[in-house]
Amino acid sequence: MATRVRPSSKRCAVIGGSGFLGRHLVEKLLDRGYSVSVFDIRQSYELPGVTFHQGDLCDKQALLPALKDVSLVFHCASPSPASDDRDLFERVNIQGTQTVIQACKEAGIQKLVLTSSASVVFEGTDIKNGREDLPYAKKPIDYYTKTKIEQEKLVLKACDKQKGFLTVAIRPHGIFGPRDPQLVPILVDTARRGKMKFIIGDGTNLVDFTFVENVVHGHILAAERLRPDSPICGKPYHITNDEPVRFWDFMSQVLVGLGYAPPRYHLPYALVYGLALLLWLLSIILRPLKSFKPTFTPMRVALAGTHHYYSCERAKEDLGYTPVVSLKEGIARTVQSYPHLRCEA
Ligand SMILES: NC(=O)C1=CN([C@@H]2O[C@H](COP(=O)(O)OP(=O)(O)OC[C@H]3O[C@@H](n4cnc5c(N)ncnc54)[C@H](OP(=O)(O)O)[C@@H]3O)[C@@H](O)[C@H]2O)C=CC1
Ligand SMILES: CC(C)=CCC[C@@H](C)[C@H]1CC[C@H]2C3=C(CC[C@]12C)[C@@]1(C)CCC(=O)C[C@@H]1CC3
Repeated sequence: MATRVRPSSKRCAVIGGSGFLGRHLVEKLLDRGYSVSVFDIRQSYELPGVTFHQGDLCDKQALLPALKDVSLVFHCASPSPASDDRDLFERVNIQGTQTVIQACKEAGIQKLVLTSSASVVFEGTDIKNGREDLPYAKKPIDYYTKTKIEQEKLVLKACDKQKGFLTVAIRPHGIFGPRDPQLVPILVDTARRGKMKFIIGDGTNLVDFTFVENVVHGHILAAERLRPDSPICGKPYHITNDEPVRFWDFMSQVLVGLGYAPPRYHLPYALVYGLALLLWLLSIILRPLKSFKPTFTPMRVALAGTHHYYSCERAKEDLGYTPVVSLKEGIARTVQSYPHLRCEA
């Protein structure tokens, strides 16, 4: 008679484990003695203790083998927020997440930890010390945000203590660190093209940027505290560096650290936002003739010109969370990790 292997609490799966956050999470899980099954649409590395399963998370049959003998699943896969492909976001973040939940239930998974985003409450206007009880954005700023909202709702609603399927959502904001394919590379590319000379607005707006290891720490605390009797079941948690910083000071520190000049000249927020909106509309109208992607999208301008920082008191109280790497140290480690992006002049 075939014996069914009991899932080990030290065996977990990371969906999206080839990505920026996913790989940092996998590395920390290995350090903590977990063995990890990675499921991703691409394989970007090899590591002892990791088994890779390549596939699309919308395909339940492809997903199931990655969840075999696993008790804990982290779901941190998403299309890039830089995309404006509505169908892709809906397919992966909404239908795909439904598939992940179904596959978890079929595979007898006990815990599902979702990487959501603090942006699920952001509508392009100031948020100061926002708590988790803020309502979801009624007018989400882009398809990424719209589908992250639906994704979070699905995962939190699926939490079922009676059936032994527990879920929690982590809402990070502005993740940065070594190997980030977005924030630093886009910033440097913009600077190299001579477009990083301007500060949008008066430059005093405060924002959370979160070092990737703090985000990983929040995920692991949530996973380990997720039990039927814990208050965290079915709830979202902000995870930040807990050090809101002026958006333009953060950008300047990274730029200067890499040898580029910081932005100096101020432009009115409403003007830049209006221009970004116009360019975005033009890019849609002209798409059949010529494809171009504006650097300053309405989303990026809103993120660069408004306050948006979040309280992580709930994570401190319920998860025992405190950041493990300060902003200063995080910036220093990030700058050091990009020798190839340094200014050569
Ligand atoms: N970066 C940030 O500042 C923030 C990120 N988040 C969230 O954190 C999570 C991780 O983000 P991050 O690490 O930055 O992103 P990455 O793009 O680096 O990682 C996501 C991974 O998921 C993969 N993936 C995409 N679609 C599928 C699919 N259909 N099936 C299987 N795998 C897929 C991606 O592959 P490929 O690269 O080929 O698409 C990639 O390897 C996301 O959920 C994001 O929404 C939340 C707040 C802030
Ligand atoms: C103005 C300009 C061109 C700045 C360059 C940096 C930007 C690319 C980043 C600044 C804030 C970042 C951010 C995200 C992506 C990269 C930035 C726009 C997210 C949209 C990533 C996904 C999320 O869930 C929220 C993030 C907010 C901050």
